[in-house]
Amino acid sequence: MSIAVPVIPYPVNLLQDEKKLYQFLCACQETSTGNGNSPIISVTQKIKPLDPLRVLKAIAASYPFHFYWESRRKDEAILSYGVATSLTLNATDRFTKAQQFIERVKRRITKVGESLNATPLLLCYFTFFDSTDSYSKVFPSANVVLPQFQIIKKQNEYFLNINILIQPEQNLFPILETIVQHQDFLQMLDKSHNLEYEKSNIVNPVNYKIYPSANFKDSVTSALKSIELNQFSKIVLAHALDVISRESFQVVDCLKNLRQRHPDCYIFSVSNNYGCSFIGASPERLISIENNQLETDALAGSAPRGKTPAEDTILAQKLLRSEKERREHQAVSEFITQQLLNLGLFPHQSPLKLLKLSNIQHLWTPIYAQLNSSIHPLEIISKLHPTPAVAGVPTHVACEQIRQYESFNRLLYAAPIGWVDFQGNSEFIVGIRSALIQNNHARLYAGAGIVAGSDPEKELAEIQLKFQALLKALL
Ligand SMILES: C=C(O[C@H]1C=CC=C(C(=O)O)[C@@H]1O)C(=O)O
Repeated sequence: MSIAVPVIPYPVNLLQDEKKLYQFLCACQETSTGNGNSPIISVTQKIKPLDPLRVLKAIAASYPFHFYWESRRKDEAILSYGVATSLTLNATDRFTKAQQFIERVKRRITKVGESLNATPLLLCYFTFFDSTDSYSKVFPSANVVLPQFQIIKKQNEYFLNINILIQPEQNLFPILETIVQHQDFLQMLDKSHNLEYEKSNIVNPVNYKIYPSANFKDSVTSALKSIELNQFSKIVLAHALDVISRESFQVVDCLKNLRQRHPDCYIFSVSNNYGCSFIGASPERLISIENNQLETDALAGSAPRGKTPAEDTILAQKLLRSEKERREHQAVSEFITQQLLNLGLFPHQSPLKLLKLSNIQHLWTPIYAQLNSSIHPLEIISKLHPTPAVAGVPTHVACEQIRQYESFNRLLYAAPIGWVDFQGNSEFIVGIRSALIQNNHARLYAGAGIVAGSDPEKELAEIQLKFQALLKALL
């Protein structure tokens, strides 16, 4: 849904002109009434090319909250840090509440400068289960953030977006100082380094211990019995691997590794006030909306990559021909298509193809639909999450069983992470191939779809392959 946000075509150099900026802030403050409805000024300007990961490295210690997102395929990256305003909640109607919050924020925003129509982006991340299923203080079940600072890379263009909440009676000088200091900081970064972030020469944490959680194969065997008894037809069982290192993990270095190793995935990181960062390299797009065109992926059914092109082709052909893998995949494409139909849309499926990643390949069906502008991205998310690529069929039975089998809280694993703008554009991924990092502790997650005909041994091999994606980036 797109509500027009007022745009003031203020001088493009507003951020460079302290006096004009101060006058502008004062003018905005005069309109501020408080009552939780203070105006928000959103200033965007073009900046020189700068690797957002380098900025993340520089700000990470000062800003507990950051959100990093990168798609090499689209040549896009977003780094957000600091909080202008946010919503965190634990509620069953979390997607609706998040949507309402976004609409309220939108009404309070005045945009300055016109260099990027899409800004500001609101960041949204949800836990896998809603609050009635599992409650966590670390990551509440819904989180929406309008960040204070945002660096956005769109192909060859780079933008800085600053969002300022103006309270009545507030002293505006500290705000002004923060903005000015930030400009200086970006300029200093610009002069002092290469364009791309280079990893620090920190010695890899070689001393580590791995503590796998409960026995995965036993869970698969037990789930297969329930499938035989027709209690459900598919379940996605996950496994957690705790890695304890002697040194703290370097989140930005891990992201750099993920970027290099998984160029076809979305690289992401979300941090919180508890010093936790949820990072990953996900191949799975939940939704992407651009100019009312919706794209979503059915991604399920896996095989390793071959060591030689010939072996790779054999594995790919085997995957494409496997009745069991296709059934596992079809559960996802059918679910997505049905949910989109339920929303009154007319989805169109591409023919089945393969998504070849550096260490694994998947069956992949892109699905498209034309949207009308009255449908909000979060309404679509609420209908799609969790797809049978991460839960099972039927959804509610599979989710109940997941809670029985898995001894850990999924938190953000396999959950929707993404952004929406104020023009109805949006992109969300599914937080798989991921790890939760806190100092020297990393919890890695990986899951596999179980259907009739699954082999516990092979499913274990599959999740071990998936763990490798993160393990190699961490160690
Ligand atoms: C649940 C995960 O992967 C899903 C996505 C692609 C292929 C999958 C599979 O073949 O089982 C899973 O459905 C995971 O990586 O943790």
